[in-house]
Amino acid sequence: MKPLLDMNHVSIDYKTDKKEFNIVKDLNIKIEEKMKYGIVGESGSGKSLTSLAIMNLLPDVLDISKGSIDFNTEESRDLSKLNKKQMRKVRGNEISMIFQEPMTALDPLYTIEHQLLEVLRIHKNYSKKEMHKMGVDMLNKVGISRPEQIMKDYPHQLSGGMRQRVMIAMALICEPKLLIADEPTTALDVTIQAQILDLMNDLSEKNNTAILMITHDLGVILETCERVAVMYAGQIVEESTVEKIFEQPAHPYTKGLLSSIKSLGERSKELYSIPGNVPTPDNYQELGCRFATRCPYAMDKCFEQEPPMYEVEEDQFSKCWLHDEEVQVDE
Ligand SMILES: Nc1ncnc2c1ncn2[C@@H]1O[C@H](COP(=O)(O)OP(=O)(O)OP(=O)(O)O)[C@@H](O)[C@H]1O
Repeated sequence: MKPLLDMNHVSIDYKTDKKEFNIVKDLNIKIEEKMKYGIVGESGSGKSLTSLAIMNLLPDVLDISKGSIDFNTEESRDLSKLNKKQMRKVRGNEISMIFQEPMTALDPLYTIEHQLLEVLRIHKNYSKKEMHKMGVDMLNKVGISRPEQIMKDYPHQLSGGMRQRVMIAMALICEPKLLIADEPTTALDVTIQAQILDLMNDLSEKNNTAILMITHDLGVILETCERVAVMYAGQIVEESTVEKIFEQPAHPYTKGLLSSIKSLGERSKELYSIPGNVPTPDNYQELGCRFATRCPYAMDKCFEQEPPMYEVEEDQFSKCWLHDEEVQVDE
C-alpha cells in the first residue's frame, strides 16, 4: 500500500532575479496512515519550510525545484502540482496544521465559534444548528469546560493553553487524515505541554489521523512519535524508528543532539551543546557534508564529497562518511 504522504526527493530553492540558492535538499519522507512521525532539528534546519511545502504555502521567493509530494487517500495527488483552488479543498479538511503561537492563527476580531466552525462552513454541508453542536462537542473533546460560553468568547479572553486547545479543535473538527503540528507546545508552560501532547495523541488515535510533529525538542519526539527524521541545514541526516535513534544513534549530529538532552536530564554541571551554529543557506558548503564544519569526526573527504544515505542497520539510515567500509576511524 502507498504511504499517506510520500515526499520524494524534494528540494526547495530560494529564487529571485538577483540570487538563487538551495535551502532544502533531497528530502525523502514517508508517513503511513495513522503514523506519528517527527522531524527534529535546530532552528534553521528547514523544518518549517518542509511543512509549508506540504501545505503549498511557501512564500513566493521559495520554490519546490525538484521532487514530488504525493498525498494518497482514495485518490493520489501530487500536492506540489495542485492549483490554489484544489489546494484549498485539502487544507483544513484533509490536512490541517497547528502552529506554535495560536494568536497568529486566531483572528482577534472573531469569536471562537466563528473561527472554529469556519472549516466546516467551507468544506462540509451541515446546517447551522448541526455545526454549532459539532463545535460544542469538539471543545468538550479538547477538554474545555463551559464550551457554550467559550464559543462566544474572543481569543484574547482565553489563556495560552486554552487557545492551543481551540487550535487543536479547529484542526481536528473536519477529521483530517494528516495533522501537521509545528512546535505545538513550545510557547506553553511545561505542565500544560504534556497535557496538550497527550490530547493531540488521544484525539488523533480516535480519528485515525496521522501526525507530522515538527520540533527542536527530542523529548517531544520521544513522547509522541514512532519514526523520526533528524534534519540539519536543509537535509535529513538520519532517519529511523524513534527507538533506534534514541538507543543507537548513528549520525554524529544525532549523537550531539542526544548528548544535549541527556546532560539536561542528568543535570550535569556542564550542559552539552553542539559547538557552533547551523549555517545559513547562502553559506551551505557546496561540496561535502553540510555538518562537516561542526562535526568532531570530520575528515578531508567530508569537505570534498557529499556522503550518501547508508542503511547502517535494518531500517536505520544515516548520511555520513563514517559508515563507509573504506573509511578507517580511530574512536
Ligand atoms: N522567505 C525566506 N526567504 C529566504 N530564506 C528563508 C525564508 N524562509 C526561511 N528561510 C531560510 O531557510 C532556512 C530554513 O528555515 P526554517 O524556518 O524552515 O527552519 P526551522 O528549522 O523551521 O527553524 P525554526 O525552528 O527557527 O523555525 C533558514 O536558514 C531560513 O533563514
